Amino acid sequence: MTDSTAIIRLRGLRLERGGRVVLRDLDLEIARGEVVAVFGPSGSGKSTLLSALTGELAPSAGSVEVLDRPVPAAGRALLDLRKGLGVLLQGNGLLTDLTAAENVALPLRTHTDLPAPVIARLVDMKLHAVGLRAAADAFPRELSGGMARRVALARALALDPPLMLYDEPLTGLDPIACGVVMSLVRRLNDTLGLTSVVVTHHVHETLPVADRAVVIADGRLVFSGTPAELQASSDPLIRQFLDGQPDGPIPFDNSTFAGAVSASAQDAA
Ligand SMILES: Nc1ncnc2c1ncn2[C@@H]1O[C@H](COP(=O)(O)OP(=O)(O)OP(=O)(O)O)[C@@H](O)[C@H]1O
Repeated sequence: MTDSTAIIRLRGLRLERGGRVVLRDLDLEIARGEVVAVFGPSGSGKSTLLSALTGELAPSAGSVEVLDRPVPAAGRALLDLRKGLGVLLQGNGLLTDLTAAENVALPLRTHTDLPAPVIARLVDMKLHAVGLRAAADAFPRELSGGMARRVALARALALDPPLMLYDEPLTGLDPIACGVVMSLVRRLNDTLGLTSVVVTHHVHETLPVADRAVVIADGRLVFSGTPAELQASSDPLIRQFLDGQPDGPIPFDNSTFAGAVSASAQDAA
């Protein structure tokens, strides 16, 4: 269920990487409770957008508010904000010499003073939430790709963050595991009262569980609407992306993206 108060507010956002403008003039609000899918061609700036939400990348113009406050540039305030963010990055980032349970316990051991039995109980609950209680003592190498991704998800949930950020959560998974992970994303969002932002190329696996889709291309936000509206769009840029056509408004070589012009060239324009 969504509530209309925004948990993420981006206004006039401009993000640069290596002196090039990746995204510009971006206005976007994400309401509490939403599952929002962020699509866009490779190199369009999806991960860069997530970096602005986590405070890894400061905007060169505009503002980023997350969890009711501007994202701090650094220091204690930024660390505090990050405790409210559950982040599942590309790949699992699981430590190979720790068991599934020890991986999930890691953020609790690092960021809380909770006694060991309480941590053990919380870890058990998080593994239960992703359907992997039985795998608590398994090492990452003993898990399938989908199971490892779910352990990483349990770890991202360890500190009960209200906002989950997923960067390509389905990379490398087979179609069945993709379905399992995406339905888990939706179920956890609803049962734990979260908000979820899912950056992905997997349009067809993600749309069924999303409340809203946004598309970035050409250095800007080109679409925001329901999955049904996205699929009904006749915008040539959206169609090219959805239908995977090699020819169209999105250049095959993304280094020629209008959004990736040099910052100084854009300022001069
Ligand atoms: N650390 C960096 N330094 C310089 N340029 C970067 C850096 N990270 C990303 N870029 C550039 O910024 C642009 C956006 O990259 P980003 O990774 O955000 O795109 P993406 O949409 O997430 O791509 P993909 O779908 O392939 O993961 C690309 O042109 C990329 O080459």
